[in-house]
Amino acid sequence: MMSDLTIKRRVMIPVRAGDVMAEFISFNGDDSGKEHIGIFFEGQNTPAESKVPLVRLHSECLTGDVFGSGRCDCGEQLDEAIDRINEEGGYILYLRQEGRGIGLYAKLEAYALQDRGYDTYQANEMLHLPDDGRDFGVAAEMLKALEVKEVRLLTNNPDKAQQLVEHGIDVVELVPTKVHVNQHNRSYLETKAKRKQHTLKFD
Ligand SMILES: Nc1nc2c(ncn2[C@@H]2O[C@H](COP(=O)(O)OP(=O)(O)OP(=O)(O)O)[C@@H](O)[C@H]2O)c(=O)[nH]1
Ligand SMILES: [Zn+2]
Repeated sequence: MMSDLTIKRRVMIPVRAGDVMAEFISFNGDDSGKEHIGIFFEGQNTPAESKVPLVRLHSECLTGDVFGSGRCDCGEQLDEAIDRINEEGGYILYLRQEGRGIGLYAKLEAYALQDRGYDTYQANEMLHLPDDGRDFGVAAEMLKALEVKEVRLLTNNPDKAQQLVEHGIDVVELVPTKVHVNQHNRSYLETKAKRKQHTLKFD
């Protein structure tokens, strides 16, 4: 069980080779030891305090976020989120939930099964793991620690909004991300739309 989170430390880091100023925020009180991180972008035009922040809950994806894997859309979504949130002001909550919560090694096992024809959710189930093991309650607790009660949520995943609302955060607008489709990730994205009602519009 998680106690209330409080802010531990806020540190400025110039990211994108110094083009973007981002404030990285650590927290006290999450006894999972996951080290989820908040990242605040002030916004280029209107002062961030004067409007509802644009927020992205981004689940860790080492292969996509760091190496630009074409098997998913995570790296491109993270880039898009940095662009848009740096422009408009808000937060990325970078959640250490690799592989929708199953971890990196298990995700590689799931990829090996997908290479044999199973879809992204079936592969998790074949490993006796939840098809989506993520709990976004911790993101709601992070927002409360940041004194953010209302958000505009950058996502195509309705479950993220629903879980935030259940944990007392007011999602005033759902802002869809672009659909970053390529020859490798098309069926992965189509499966998310079909099985989990992600709002993805394909060409
Ligand atoms: N188990 C598993 N996880 C995957 C696979 N492909 C990507 N992932 C993970 O899925 C997660 C995607 O996270 P997000 O982009 O934050 O979330 P989302 O549910 O796609 O929703 P959006 O907000 O619309 O992007 C990351 O943790 C990835 O590591 C896969 O084939 N199997
Ligand atoms: Zn990914």
